[in-house]
Amino acid sequence: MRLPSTPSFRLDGKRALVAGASSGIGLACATALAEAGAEVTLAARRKDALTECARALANNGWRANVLQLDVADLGAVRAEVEAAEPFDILLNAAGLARHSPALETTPADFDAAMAVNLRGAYFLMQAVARRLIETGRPGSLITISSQMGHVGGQDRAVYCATKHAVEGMTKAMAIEWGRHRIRVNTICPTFILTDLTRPTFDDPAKRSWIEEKIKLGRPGEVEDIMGAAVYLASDASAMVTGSSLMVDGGWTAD
Ligand SMILES: NC(=O)C1=CN([C@@H]2O[C@H](COP(=O)(O)OP(=O)(O)OC[C@H]3O[C@@H](n4cnc5c(N)ncnc54)[C@H](OP(=O)(O)O)[C@@H]3O)[C@@H](O)[C@H]2O)C=CC1
Ligand SMILES: O=C(CO)[C@@H](O)[C@H](O)[C@@H](O)C(=O)O
Repeated sequence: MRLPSTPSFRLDGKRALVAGASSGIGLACATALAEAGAEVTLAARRKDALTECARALANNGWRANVLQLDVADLGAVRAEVEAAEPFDILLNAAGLARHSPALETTPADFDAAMAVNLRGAYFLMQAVARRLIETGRPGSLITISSQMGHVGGQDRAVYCATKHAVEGMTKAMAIEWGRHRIRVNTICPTFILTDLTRPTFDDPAKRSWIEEKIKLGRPGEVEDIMGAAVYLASDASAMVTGSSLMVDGGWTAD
């Protein structure tokens, strides 16, 4: 009897662009993709931080390059992606969060969140997908969205708007690019301990709220996202597109 063979989680020979790789979830995902065999290009604005991250990956024998890039700068996004060899994998973790009650949101804060979380995510995917389609290669595009792309959050109307929009565009792009063998998915984390969430976790009331809402009873850590990144990047998820992979400890289960 011939048993089915488990599809590979390995990424040998693949090139991955990881945006927002200078810290937090992006760095964790870049590490996971590199450990799985991909050559990773670490992109973000802070070049020194990226260089340090790339050195740490190289010290483990993994392949990493650095690309200083502001994802809100569409000209730069297009130029850099067009100039590079096509990326088989895009993992976009570039993001920001400036929270305020909806009655107090300023246009500047609204525009800043849209420029990075939404517009940046959109045009990065467009640029990477164009190169893949030009060269006839399959690909996997992954955005770090959020559980807040599926539910609301107190004082987080703008952030929720960007993440709900990311969920919508992911589905639409999956429909358009499936015939080119390009898969488009999101990972939707719960609250993960990073620089972004430090102010939230430093507030005891908010920390209690988080621990109560997460059914598994603990905040997330960046390591919790790494398996999801490798799964969605690899052939293990070959039939998965237009999906949101909830890594939320059960936050959205009720
Ligand atoms: N932490 C959490 O609880 C959760 C986070 N998320 C999402 O995960 C993503 C990563 O967040 P997290 O790791 O927590 O936060 P961090 O602040 O640690 O990481 C944010 C990353 O985005 C990069 N970045 C920000 N602005 C830009 C820009 N204009 N161009 C390029 N890179 C940029 C930063 O690098 P640099 O400053 O060098 O440019 C950094 O690498 C975000 O999209 C966030 O919304 C989702 C759910 C939960
Ligand atoms: O998406 C998130 C949690 O699901 C986080 O990024 C938070 O919203 C974060 O921005 C915070 O509130 O501290």
